[in-house]
Amino acid sequence: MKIVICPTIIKRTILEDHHLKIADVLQGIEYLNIDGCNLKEIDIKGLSHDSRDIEEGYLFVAIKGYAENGHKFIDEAISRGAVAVLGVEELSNLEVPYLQTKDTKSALGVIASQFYHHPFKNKKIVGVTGTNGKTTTTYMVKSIFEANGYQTGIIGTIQNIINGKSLPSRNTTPSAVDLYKFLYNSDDEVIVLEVSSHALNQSRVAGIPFDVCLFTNLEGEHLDYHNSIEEYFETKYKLFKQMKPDGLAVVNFDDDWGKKVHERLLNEGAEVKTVGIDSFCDACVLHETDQVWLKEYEERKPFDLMLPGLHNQFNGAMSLMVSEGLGLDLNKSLEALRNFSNLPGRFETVDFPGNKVVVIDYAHTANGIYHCLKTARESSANQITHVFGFRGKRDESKREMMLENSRTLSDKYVLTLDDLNGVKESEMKNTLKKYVQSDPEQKGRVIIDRTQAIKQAIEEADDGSWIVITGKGHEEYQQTFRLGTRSDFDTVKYLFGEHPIFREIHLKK
Ligand SMILES: CC(=O)N[C@H]1[C@@H](OP(=O)(O)OP(=O)(O)OC[C@H]2O[C@@H](n3ccc(=O)[nH]c3=O)[C@H](O)[C@@H]2O)O[C@H](CO)[C@@H](O)[C@@H]1O[C@H](C)C(=O)N[C@@H](C)C(=O)N[C@H](CCC(=O)O)C(=O)O
Ligand SMILES: Nc1ncnc2c1ncn2[C@@H]1O[C@H](COP(=O)(O)OP(=O)(O)OP(=O)(O)O)[C@@H](O)[C@H]1O
Repeated sequence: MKIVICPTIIKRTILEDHHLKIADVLQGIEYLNIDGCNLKEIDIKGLSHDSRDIEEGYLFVAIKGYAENGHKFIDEAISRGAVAVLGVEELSNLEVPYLQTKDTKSALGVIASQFYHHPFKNKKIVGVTGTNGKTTTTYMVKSIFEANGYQTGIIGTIQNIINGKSLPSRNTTPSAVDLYKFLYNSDDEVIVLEVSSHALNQSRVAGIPFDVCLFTNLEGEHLDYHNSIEEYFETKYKLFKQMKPDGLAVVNFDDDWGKKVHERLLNEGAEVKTVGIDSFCDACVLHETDQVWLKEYEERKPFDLMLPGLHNQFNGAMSLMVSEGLGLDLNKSLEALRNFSNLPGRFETVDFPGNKVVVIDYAHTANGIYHCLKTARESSANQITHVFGFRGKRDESKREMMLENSRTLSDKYVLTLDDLNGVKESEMKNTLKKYVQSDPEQKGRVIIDRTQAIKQAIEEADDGSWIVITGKGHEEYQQTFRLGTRSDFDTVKYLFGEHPIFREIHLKK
């Protein structure tokens, strides 16, 4: 079933003195009114689950989180002006009315939706989930909608773009309150949203009815947070439970978990489009010839993506299936993909003297590293030095496979610091040394300072070699390193020296 997009932009006047009766905001939520207050008399001017964001007249929603118990901050919230508190614990005698419910995480979405007048109503909402490729795919989908004449916003890892304006991003998917606020302030006709598993687990997208849902792929990641890959998958699958009954799903059929999503959705009678390398998929990726075979047209179309690599062809084909499913103009959509230039920290290449090529890429999973290094090889790299590290206090189960892929696809590797997240530098150094020592091929070494590792890797590489730096991509460093630079891009620019000009940094096919 095709989804027709209504091209009318609904302009909303943002009400300066936006406020609602608390009883109206809490509609549909089961709660105990501990103090028996008349909730029809209490106005709320805003809401937050974070005491630090509470202002005069706000409702504070206390959440038991991953690291903290929000109920600890009730007094602070009241002192900042909260006029009521919603929580899960049994509490009494607060200075303001206290309402007790069973689950404040999912209640927050419902409340925010009501407070901001269900701001998704006049928009098409596209959600992208999966381990890798969410950011790239969301930007590709955005460019397709724009090429077809729709004002499109984006909410994701790098930034949020609302009404064409870039706003900083704290998380891949914002909290429910921030998300609804973004939607409320947005005049965009389409919003493309990156949906992380953390967000799905914490009900950050609760209450959003998705018109289109994409599943890019799944591999072992965030298993410090989810107990098993099965649990991680079930969390990701929650996105599809929020898809509208007449919604469209696009699934990577080359991925075993994608096949599972496909099977479940078919059983539920949903419309699903598949992407893969098999000819029976709706979009079949023909990597060798840089084409895509479209089942509906029984025709091969040239892809001509500026972004290199099989993984980006998959991201492109997934985005194209959104266009197909919604009945957008295929030629305009293909053109949008052809013109799509790279994103910060996604296979960004810099040409150095001596025909050396430096790549900065956000790959931080085994599969991401595989695709990144494979792409470098396919782009004529004869010798590859791979510089990377492991994040502290994050899923350790993926490290061995990340190393294995590096060993297989690079000629040598340098292990260095990634974010420590509170792990001692000396402890991480020992961990990295152990990995290097246990390498039977002895292809690796440790240079703990990231900027020094990049410097040495570039200086010591033979002419014509590639130096591939993965893990941090567009992100700023958490630690301070010897060169004093703030990101891999900064470091590479600094090392380039004489001409630290952006035009020296360009994409390679
Ligand atoms: C582990 C995790 O996902 N944490 C996220 C989660 O916080 P939480 O529920 O654990 O909050 P908490 O720190 O335990 O605090 C509990 C409650 O007390 C409140 N509080 C806390 C302190 C205070 O002074 N006052 C106060 O009111 C908090 O606002 C919260 O409501 O909910 C918050 C609001 O949505 C997020 O900002 C926060 O992201 C932290 C910063 C984080 O690092 N998250 C990462 C792991 C994350 O979520 N990443 C995914 C993407 C991963 C990927 O795709 O690679 C993401 O979607 O961003
Ligand atoms: N479809 C894909 N399959 C495998 N790896 C991919 C794919 N797309 C991108 N990658 C790799 O993953 C890295 C991150 O890509 P991207 O930012 O698009 O993914 P993401 O899912 O948004 O990541 P994150 O959730 O960590 O923000 C890229 O730099 C690339 O190395």
